[in-house]
Amino acid sequence: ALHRSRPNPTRSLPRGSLGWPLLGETLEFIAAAYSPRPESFMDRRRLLHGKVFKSHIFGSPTIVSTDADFSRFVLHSDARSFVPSYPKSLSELMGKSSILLINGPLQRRVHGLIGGFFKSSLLKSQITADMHSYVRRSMASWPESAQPILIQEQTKHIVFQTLVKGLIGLQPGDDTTFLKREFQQFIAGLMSLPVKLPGTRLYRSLQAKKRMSGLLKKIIQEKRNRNRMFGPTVNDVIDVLIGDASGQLTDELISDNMIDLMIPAEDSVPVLITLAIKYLSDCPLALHKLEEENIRVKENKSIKGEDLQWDDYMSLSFTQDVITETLRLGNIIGGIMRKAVRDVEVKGHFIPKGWCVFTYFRSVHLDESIYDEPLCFNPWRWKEKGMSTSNFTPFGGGQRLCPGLDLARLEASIFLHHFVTNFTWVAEEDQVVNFPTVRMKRGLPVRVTRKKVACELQPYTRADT
Ligand code: HEM
Repeated sequence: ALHRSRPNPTRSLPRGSLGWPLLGETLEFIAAAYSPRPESFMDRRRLLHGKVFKSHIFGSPTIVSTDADFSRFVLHSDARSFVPSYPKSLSELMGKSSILLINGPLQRRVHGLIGGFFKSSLLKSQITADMHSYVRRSMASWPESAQPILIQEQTKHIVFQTLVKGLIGLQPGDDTTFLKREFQQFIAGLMSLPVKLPGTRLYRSLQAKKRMSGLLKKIIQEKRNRNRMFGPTVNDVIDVLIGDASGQLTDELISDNMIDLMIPAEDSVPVLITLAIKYLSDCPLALHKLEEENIRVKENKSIKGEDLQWDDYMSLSFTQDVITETLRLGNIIGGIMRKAVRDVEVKGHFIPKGWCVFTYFRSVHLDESIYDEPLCFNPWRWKEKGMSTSNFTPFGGGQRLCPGLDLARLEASIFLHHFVTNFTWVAEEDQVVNFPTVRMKRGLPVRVTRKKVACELQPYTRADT
């Protein structure tokens, strides 16, 4: 009894300040988040209190982790200890059955089905071919020099088409255009005030989701009918989910999840590509090396009369290093929020039930004791460094590790390949904004010139022969 009544030295909260009543340290956090160095909020507290500290942000007492092992432990714990935590407006919009919110066996089932499909050879060859054609079509319409194109918009358009094809099976056309328009309405409310009355932002977003859901349910019904008549076929994620025999995946759950699945993908992949192009514009040496690698493989392939396949893209080692370095430096998802559903102890720190934990990857990715000159874009550093450590987690980790991570890499590689082999370009001045989401302030305007070598975008004309 004597032993139990003694305060347990390992059960102490991390050091830190909870700030003002109600507001906590939210204003300081947001001020830093809007600046070019969002991690300055963490840096200051890290110096004072250590890599794991307590704070109070967005209405909740929160333990902020800039410690890779601590974060790893949290992300690898299951729903008995931690569950995802999103701002209220976001959870309203996603609904109760969203993959981003559900826990336990159903989350593992949906995650497994989606992840499995994204790894299948069918998806790989199909999505590579689809993306090729969308990229070519878009690039063929680009104006030369006089008028800049906005990389962020162009990539958004292409990535959305690819996503809708992979998830739902729709070719570009009226339905895709409809979904894109409604999806824009939908995400506009993700960071809004949690008030659902008619006329509010959140209300309009929910209406847009309803309209998307209507179309998706119709598509699901058509697919179910097709399967009944001709037997099951699997071409997209909806096909995978309606093929699940458990009976748990209702039309409602599937259609909602198709929309929620677009949230982590729709914005982050275009931003990844746009940031890569920004960093390459500022680093001619890396651009040159990337061009060389891509021109070489393009020539090899065209001698054989073949297009590049998924595996060809993934084995372009310098291109992959450019993408890895962009993920490290860009921190498209800076961190992940979890909520403790019971008292938990991690690495000697006590986390009370109901508190949030913010695993902040950005501080790890920019830590100078882990990465030399961390603010410098240096794809070469990955030649020796392994990626599979808890010091590199752009796609999260554990149970909810992003199932789209290879797809994101593929899409970035395809765009970069076609971009650098077909064009020279000059990027206009622009800057990275980090809050509420990472993006380029002006959308990265770029003036392009078509290369004068033979390429698929510029077939030989009579004058050439
Ligand atoms: C550069 C691009 C991307 C980045 C940086 C990224 C990042 C992440 C991160 C950090 C998570 C973990 C969230 C958590 O633990 O709560 C996640 C989850 C997820 N991502 Fe991605 N993602 C990207 C692209 C994609 C793509 C292309 C897809 C495919 C459509 C996708 C689908 C998902 C899904 C479904 C989850 C939730 C998994 C679950 O909770 O079980 N992501 N992503």
